[in-house]
Amino acid sequence: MFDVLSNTSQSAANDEALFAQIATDLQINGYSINYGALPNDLTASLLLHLKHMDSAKFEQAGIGRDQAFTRDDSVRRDEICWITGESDAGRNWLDWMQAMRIFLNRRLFLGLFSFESHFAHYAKGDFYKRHVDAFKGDDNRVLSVAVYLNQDWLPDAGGELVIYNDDNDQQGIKVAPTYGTIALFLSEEFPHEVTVTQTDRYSIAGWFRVNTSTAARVDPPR
Ligand SMILES: O=C(O)CCC(=O)C(=O)O
Ligand SMILES: [Fe+2]
Repeated sequence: MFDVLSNTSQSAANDEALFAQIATDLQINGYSINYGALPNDLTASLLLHLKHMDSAKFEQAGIGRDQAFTRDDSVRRDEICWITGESDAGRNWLDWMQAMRIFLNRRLFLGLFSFESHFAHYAKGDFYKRHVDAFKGDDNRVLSVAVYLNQDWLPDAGGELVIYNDDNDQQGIKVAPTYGTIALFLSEEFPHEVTVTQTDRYSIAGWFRVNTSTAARVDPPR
């Protein structure tokens, strides 16, 4: 006896399987790397949207938040555009990440409260030096996400995400930014970098956050 699953329930089942794999990886290792695992229709629509986006919407990326915000092209060279959900592709992405957020909260009790993300473009020669996305006790970014939109990525093109296990690790785990790949890691735990890319590199970087609002200060969206 075979169950005939409709397209939607099949893709919901695929999503659940991926989210479960991510939850298990995070629990065991604190990071999760999934080559080509993003749903095909989602990856395709994000790439199409990116290709048609006005390049003027991209701004040079900075480091730090609020008052500590600076731009320093010796540290990072990418251009970014925040995803607001105005486009269908952006909306579908945020909906999908919302489903992941709810799943991870149920499975791991992480208390993830919100999600923010931006497209990033690294042109030839661009990089992002080794850094952490959140400092212990200082920030409310809990889980970092990177998704890659590069078709036909060549092994010698550089532009790898390197995730280090701790401050002393010099070797790291290398992730090639290939089409549909999704990598996640705990924001406070893993220093990481993007090595110099030899060609245009397109990605989404995102962060799940916990809520740090108080009566005196409302948590800003980013
Ligand atoms: O694009 C990547 O692989 C990671 C980017 C990153 O580390 C960041 O934007 O904080
Ligand atoms: Fe980062």
